[in-house]
Amino acid sequence: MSKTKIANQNYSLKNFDTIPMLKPHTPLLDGVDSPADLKKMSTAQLQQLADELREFLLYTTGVSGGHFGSNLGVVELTIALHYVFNSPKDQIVWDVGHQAYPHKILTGRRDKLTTIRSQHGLTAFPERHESEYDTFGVGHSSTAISAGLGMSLAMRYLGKHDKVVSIVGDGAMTGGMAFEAMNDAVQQNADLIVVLNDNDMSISQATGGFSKHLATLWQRGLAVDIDKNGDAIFTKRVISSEDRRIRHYLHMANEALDDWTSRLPNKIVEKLAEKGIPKPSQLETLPEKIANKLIDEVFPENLFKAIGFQYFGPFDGHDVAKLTQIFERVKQLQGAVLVHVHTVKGKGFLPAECDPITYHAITKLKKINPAQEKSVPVDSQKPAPTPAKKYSQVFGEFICDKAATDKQLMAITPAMAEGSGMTEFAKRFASQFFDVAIAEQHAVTLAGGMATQGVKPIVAIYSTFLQRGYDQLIHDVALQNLNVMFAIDRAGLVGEDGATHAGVFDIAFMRTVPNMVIACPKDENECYNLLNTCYEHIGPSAVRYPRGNGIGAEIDKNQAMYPIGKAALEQTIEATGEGASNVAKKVAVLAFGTMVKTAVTACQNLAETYPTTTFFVYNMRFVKPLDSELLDTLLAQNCSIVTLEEHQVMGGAGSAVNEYLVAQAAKTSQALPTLINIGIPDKYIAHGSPEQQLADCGLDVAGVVKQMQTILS
Ligand SMILES: Cc1ncc(C[n+]2csc(CCOP(=O)(O)OP(=O)(O)O)c2C)c(N)n1
Ligand SMILES: CC(=O)[C@@H](O)[C@H](O)COP(=O)(O)O
Ligand SMILES: [Mg+2]
Repeated sequence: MSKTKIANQNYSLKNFDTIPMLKPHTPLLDGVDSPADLKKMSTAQLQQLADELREFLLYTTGVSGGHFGSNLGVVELTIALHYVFNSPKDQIVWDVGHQAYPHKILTGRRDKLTTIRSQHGLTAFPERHESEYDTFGVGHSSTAISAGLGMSLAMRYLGKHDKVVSIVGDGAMTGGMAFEAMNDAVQQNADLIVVLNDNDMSISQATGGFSKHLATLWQRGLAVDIDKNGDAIFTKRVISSEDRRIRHYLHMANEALDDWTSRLPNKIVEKLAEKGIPKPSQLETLPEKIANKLIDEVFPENLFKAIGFQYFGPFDGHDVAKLTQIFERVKQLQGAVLVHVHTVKGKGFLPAECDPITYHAITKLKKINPAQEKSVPVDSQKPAPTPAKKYSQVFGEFICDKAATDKQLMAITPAMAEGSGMTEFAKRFASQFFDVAIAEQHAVTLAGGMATQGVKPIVAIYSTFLQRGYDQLIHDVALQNLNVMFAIDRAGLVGEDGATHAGVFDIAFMRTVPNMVIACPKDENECYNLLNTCYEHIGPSAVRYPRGNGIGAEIDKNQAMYPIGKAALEQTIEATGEGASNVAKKVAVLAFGTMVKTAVTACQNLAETYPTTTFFVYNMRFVKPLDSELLDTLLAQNCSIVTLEEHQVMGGAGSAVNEYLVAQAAKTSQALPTLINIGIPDKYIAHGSPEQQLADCGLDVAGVVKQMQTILS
C-alpha cells in the first residue's frame, strides 16, 4: 500500500526574501473580483495565482502592517477553499481570522487591502458587516467550529443543503471550545467540515511547542489519503515507538490470520464463498483490511477519529491541486469531517519561515522611495529619543525583579508570553513559568489551584481574553479568597485590532466581585509599584494597564507599597480670575489610570476659560476599594465631580463613584453634587490608531474639555 505522499513536489512555489515596496505585477489576481473567477482557472493557473497572491500580500502588509506569517501560510488553502466551495452560500468560517487577508483579497477587497486595520479601512478580522463572505465575526480564538456547527444545524432545520467549512489553526485547537464543539458536532451527527491548519505554531514559543504535543497526539496512527477515484485509502504512517509495538502485535495477528486462512480446507472455503466470504486467494488484503479496521476501531490513535470525526490527512497545505482534490471529495460526504493540512507559518518569505513568532505581525514598513532617501537632511539623522517603556515591558521587569528574591512567584500566560512581556522571565525562571496555550479558563483555575498550595500565582492576561475566564475568576479564585494576582494587559482601547480586542469591560465585570482589589496605575512607575502592592496583598487582586508605551515616567524600583484604596491629589489648578476669593466653583476630577494625564491637561486648558474655578485632579489609583474618605470630603465640600476612565462608562469606575455618593448622600441627608462620568460611550469603538479611537469616543483632551464644559457653563 503506497504511503501518502505528504509532500507532493509536483509544483514549485516562489520564495521571497524581501518585502516589495512597489505593487507587484499580478495579472491573474487582478482578474479575481470574486471566488467565481477562480472556478474558470486551471490547476496550473491556480498555482500561479498563489505565487501572485503571496507577493501581493507581502506588498500590502508592508504598506498596512498587521498580521503576517499566518496569512502567508494559508495562500494555497484559501484559494482551494474558494475554488471548491461556493461561498457565500457555502459558509467558510475562519478561526481567529488573523489569517483571513487572502480570503479578503479573493472576495472583492483586493484593492482595499492596504487599508486593513486603518481607520475607516478594512477590519483586522472577518466581520459580517464588511462582506457577505465574512460569515462570522472573529478575533477571539477557538470559536469557528461552534459557529460553523450552529450554521450547519440551522441549515439542516431550514432544509438548506449548503456546506459549512471551519478553518482552525493548531493553536486555536488548544482552546477548549474547539473540543466542546467537535464533541457536539458528532453527537448531533451534523454535516460539518473542519480544516485543521497545522503549522506547528501558535503565537508564542511555548504554545507552539504545546500544539506540537497535540499534533503528535493527532498525527499518530493512520494517514487517510484518497485514491484517484476519490476513495479513502488508509496508509500507514511513521508512528511513535509505542504505536510501533501495537503495529507489531497487529502484524503478528495478520501473520496468524494469513497462516490460518491458508490452511482452510477447500470445502469450507466454498461454504464461506456461498455466504459471500471471499476465497483465501482473495483474502490476501484481509489482514491489511482487518489490521486497519483494528487500528481504526480498536486503536483510534488519531485524536479526531477518537472523537468521532471522519479524518483525512495530513496533506501538504501548499499543494493547491491536492487540496482541491481533497475538498472536492469531502464535499460529497455527510457527517463531521476533519481535513488535516500541514502548512508553514510565513510560507514563501524566508525571514518569517525562520522566525514565525516575530513575524506573527509586522508594523507598517517605512515607505521611503529612493529619491526621498538621498534628500533626507543630515540633522534628521539625530538618534530618535528613546521611547518610553511599554507597559508589558514594565510587567516583565517586575516579575523578573520579584522572582529573583521570591521563589513563590508563579507566572501563567494563556499563549501570549511575548505580547505580555514574559520572554525574559520564561528564560530565567523556567520552572516558575507556565504557558498553558489558548486556554484562558484553565489558566485562571490553574492559578487558583496553585494558590491553595501556598505559592503566589500571577495570571498575565489581556483584558479582552480575561472575559473568557470570568466565571473562573469568581468561582475558582475570588469566592475562595485565593491569593492570585491578575496582571491585566491591553486594558482600554487597543487601536488597530479594533472592537474584538478592546479591553473595556474588565472594571465592570470585576468590581462587583467580592474580595477583589482593582488597581489602575497612571504611568509606568505606578504600574511597577502597584503590581508590587497587589502581589504582596493577601487575596485576589488585579492591576489593569494599557497596550503600548508609558509616558516616560522614571521607575522607582524600590517596590513601594501603596495604601490600598487610597487616592492621591495629582494637581490643583487654582482659580486665578477676579472675585476668585469667593471661588464660584470647585471641580474635583477623579481620574483612573492613564486618564490622569489627560485630566490634568484638560483642566489646565479649562482654567483659562473659567478663571473663577478651581480644579482638583485626583489620581484614584484603585477602583476597588474606592477612597471613601476622599468621596465623603468632596461630598461635604459640595464639589462638582467628574469621573474619567478609559473603560465603558456604563458599569465602570464612574458608576462605582456614583453608587457610593448616592448611598452616602442619602445616609447623611446631603445634596448630591453636580456629577458627570466621562468614559467610553455605550457602543463599540471601531479600529484605528489609539489616538483616533480616543478622539472617536471623546477621551482625548479636546473631548474631555468639551464634556467638562457641560458642568462649567
Ligand atoms: C481567546 C484568544 N486568546 C488568545 C488570542 C491571541 N491569539 C491570536 S492568534 C493566536 C495563535 C493562534 O495560533 P493558530 O491557531 O495556530 O494560528 P496561526 O497563527 O498559527 O495561523 C493567539 C493565541 C486570541 N485571538 N483569542
Ligand atoms: C490575532 C490576535 O488576537 C493577536 O495576534 C493580537 O492581535 C495581538 O495583539 P497585540 O498586538 O496587542 O499583542
Ligand atoms: Mg498555528
